[in-house]
Amino acid sequence: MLRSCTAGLRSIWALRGRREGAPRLSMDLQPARRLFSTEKVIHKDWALPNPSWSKDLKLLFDQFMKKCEDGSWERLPSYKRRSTQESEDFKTYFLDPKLVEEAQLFTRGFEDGLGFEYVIFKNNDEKRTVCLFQGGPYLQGVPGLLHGGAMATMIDIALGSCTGGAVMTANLNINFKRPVPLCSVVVINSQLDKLEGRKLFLSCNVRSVDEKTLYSEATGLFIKLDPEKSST
Ligand SMILES: CCCCC/C=C\C/C=C\C/C=C\C/C=C\CCCC(=O)SCCNC(=O)CCNC(=O)[C@H](O)C(C)(C)COP(=O)(O)OP(=O)(O)OC[C@H]1O[C@@H](n2cnc3c(N)ncnc32)[C@H](O)[C@@H]1OP(=O)(O)O
Repeated sequence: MLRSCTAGLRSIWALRGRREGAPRLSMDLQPARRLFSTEKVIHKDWALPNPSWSKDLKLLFDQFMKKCEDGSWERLPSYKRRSTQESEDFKTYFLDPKLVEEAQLFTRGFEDGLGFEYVIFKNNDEKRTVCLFQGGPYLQGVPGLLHGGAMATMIDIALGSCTGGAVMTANLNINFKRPVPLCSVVVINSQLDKLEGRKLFLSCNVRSVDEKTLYSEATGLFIKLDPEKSST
């Protein structure tokens, strides 16, 4: 399975004009500083197909884009930094608004295909989201498998995408049922189960594309930030 991951990366590198017969993957990884994109790509929408996306991911993406045509679903754009209302909401809770302006989402800090490749679709009426996620070779834990912490990160983001506004994760409970092969595509189905004052209770499951494998189940508690309280 790691071989297919490596093959995928080779084709990305080939597209970028890297020479054939490049050193083996483990020897060819770029220094960490090279992984972080420069200022000029900060406003790029990262939730769109790129050459690292597998056939499965592209296929599912196309299916969900079709569902968006009647307005029942929407694709959530994804930026490293936000200049949207969400950022404005967060600024209220931080003593130093610069912290929010300069904040960069770490899941978007990798070059295409190496880290978190994902797109989230939201159904507002049904208060649920579907996150399509392909974890790249830099997210490896046990050899050949996705690190559980990377899965937890995506679960956190997927659950958070069901909330809206300025919230923080207060509790995340994950049952890892089956290991996720590195570079495979998983589907995270999340929903808002209950809203109680400032508390949002959410749950999700993580499945394979063919839905036969249940990789994880999780619940989360998110708290709407209180404008009277400051987080820093
Ligand atoms: C954080 C990002 C900032 C920068 C963002 C930049 C740009 C923004 C743009 C876009 C944002 C989009 C996406 C964001 C990206 C990724 C998501 C990352 C999510 C995270 O990675 S986030 C980090 C991990 N997260 C924390 O670092 C939280 C630490 N924590 C706290 O900051 C406080 O703890 C807080 C705020 C959660 C609550 O504090 P608080 O003072 O407002 O509220 P309070 O304590 O009064 O609780 C109110 C009611 O919730 C109940 N309650 C609270 N906690 C509970 C628990 N654990 N279990 C059961 N019940 C709980 C109480 O029992 C009470 O219940 P009741 O009302 O019934 O009495």
